[in-house]
Amino acid sequence: MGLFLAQDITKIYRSGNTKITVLNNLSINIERGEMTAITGASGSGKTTLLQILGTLARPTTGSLFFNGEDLTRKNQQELAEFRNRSLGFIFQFHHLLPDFTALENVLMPALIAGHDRKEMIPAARRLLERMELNHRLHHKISELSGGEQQRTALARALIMKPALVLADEPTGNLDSRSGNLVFNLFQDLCRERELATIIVTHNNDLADRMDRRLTLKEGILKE
Ligand SMILES: Nc1ncnc2c1ncn2[C@@H]1O[C@H](COP(=O)(O)OP(=O)(O)OP(=O)(O)O)[C@@H](O)[C@H]1O
Repeated sequence: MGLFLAQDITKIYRSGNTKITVLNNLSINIERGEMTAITGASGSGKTTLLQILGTLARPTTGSLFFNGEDLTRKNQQELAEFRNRSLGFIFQFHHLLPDFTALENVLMPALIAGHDRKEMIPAARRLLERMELNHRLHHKISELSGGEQQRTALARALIMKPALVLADEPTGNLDSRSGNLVFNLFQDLCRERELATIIVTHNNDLADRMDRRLTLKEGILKE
């Protein structure tokens, strides 16, 4: 078993009398430091899968193991703590707080976990500097460009030193130059820290640069 294992995951949505099987006995094993891209047609279930892998939604059946620990046995409170400690999220709906500065946004997960603000500031600064945002530490999110916001979101996802980062179109609304910059910075950090990532993307160039590329089709993942 690797760092993270999702085993025999099924997800069935019920709407009225009809059932939609979106995930159908899907399994995926992620090793430490491994970078995986997941592609798939619109409606194939990528968002559903990412939410289940991130423990934000429960599968209809199946199990999730992180470092050998069964996540399906945890209650909501324990899962929230697990996510804060071990996972990083770069999701479109995980919004940055627009009225707070880049530095404050990056500090947020650490403050939620009960860390001392003063002690965490150097790590937050270092991450933002790595993201080439030294000159924007004290700017409000609302004053940053799309690419700068995205890099802030990356820094925020990494502040707790998670073992696994889940990303949904991390360069989705950026032009290709800015998207490449964001992705390069992210990939360098992942390699350095042996950080595993699962990225859902429609971007073939990006998917090809990952260690492994999977396609979600008919409820299962194919190499
Ligand atoms: N809460 C829900 N109730 C019922 N059906 C749902 C629900 N959420 C998603 N679905 C259906 O499940 C399927 C997969 O949706 P999902 O959003 O996971 O796909 P996706 O691959 O992320 O699509 P896209 O690339 O268009 O964002 C779709 O057919 C969708 O209509």
